[in-house]
Amino acid sequence: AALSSASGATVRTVGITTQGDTSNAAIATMGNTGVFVQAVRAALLSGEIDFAVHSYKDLPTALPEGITLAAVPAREDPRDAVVTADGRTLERLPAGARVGTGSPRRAGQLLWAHPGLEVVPLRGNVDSRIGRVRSGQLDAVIVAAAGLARLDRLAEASQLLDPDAFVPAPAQGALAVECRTDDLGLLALLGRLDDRGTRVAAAAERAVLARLEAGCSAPVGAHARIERAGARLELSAVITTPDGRHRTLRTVATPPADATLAAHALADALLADHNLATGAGS
Ligand SMILES: NCc1[nH]cc(CCC(=O)O)c1CC(=O)O
Repeated sequence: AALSSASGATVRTVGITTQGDTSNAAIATMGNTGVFVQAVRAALLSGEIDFAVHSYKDLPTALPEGITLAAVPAREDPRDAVVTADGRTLERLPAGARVGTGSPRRAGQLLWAHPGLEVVPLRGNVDSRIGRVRSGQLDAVIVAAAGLARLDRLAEASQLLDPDAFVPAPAQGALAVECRTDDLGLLALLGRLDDRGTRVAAAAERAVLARLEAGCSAPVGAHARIERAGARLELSAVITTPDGRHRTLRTVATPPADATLAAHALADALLADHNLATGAGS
């Protein structure tokens, strides 16, 4: 819709089913290969589609050959959301309450803050995950607020978690619009959808992730915000153990032009702290 109104172009949507949609395996066991992304990129490279819209957080950090990130539109709410049956917050759930999430990042941060809760592995789309709460099988689920908002169901959130305390996935709530690198006309057109602040923030968050992927398989969160009319970027990142016994969190402020360097330095310091706290080798 944004492209049609910006350019007058006619846009036809082509739905593509990906491995992430059809597999029941836990995402965390499927590797960082882009299970929601690969089939869509294949359709882009084969010419079946001309551009692709992904959830940015689903993209692997490795760059694909022949495909360019054409736009990062203005971000939806980046926070994680809690859905409970009766609107209770996490703080009010009793010990032993069952909280559904398939994300090691969410599980680790949840158990760190609320060690008495029980994490129940969970997969599926937002509708089916919330359904497990409505049916009484689970006391709560944690999902991306953006997922709720895109279904017009943000009102069903019982709680939106403070991103400084419960750090979202890198680029959560942002979209990544990709097209073929040689499609210069379309690249220029899609560029009109780009939101500079979102692009810079999401890139900084993903720079933390890319840097840590080399030395660390632990769950990672990263969240950036642009302040002072674009003059300052504040970046937080977290590593936990999956059982939530350890959590390491660091924050840095930097001019946006130096965001990548600052993100890498933050990642290195975070990993050193985390290894010290857990007794892991470097
Ligand atoms: N894990 C899959 C996934 N990829 C993007 C979103 C939500 C939308 C977004 O973050 O942009 C979700 C669902 C979720 O995390 O609850």
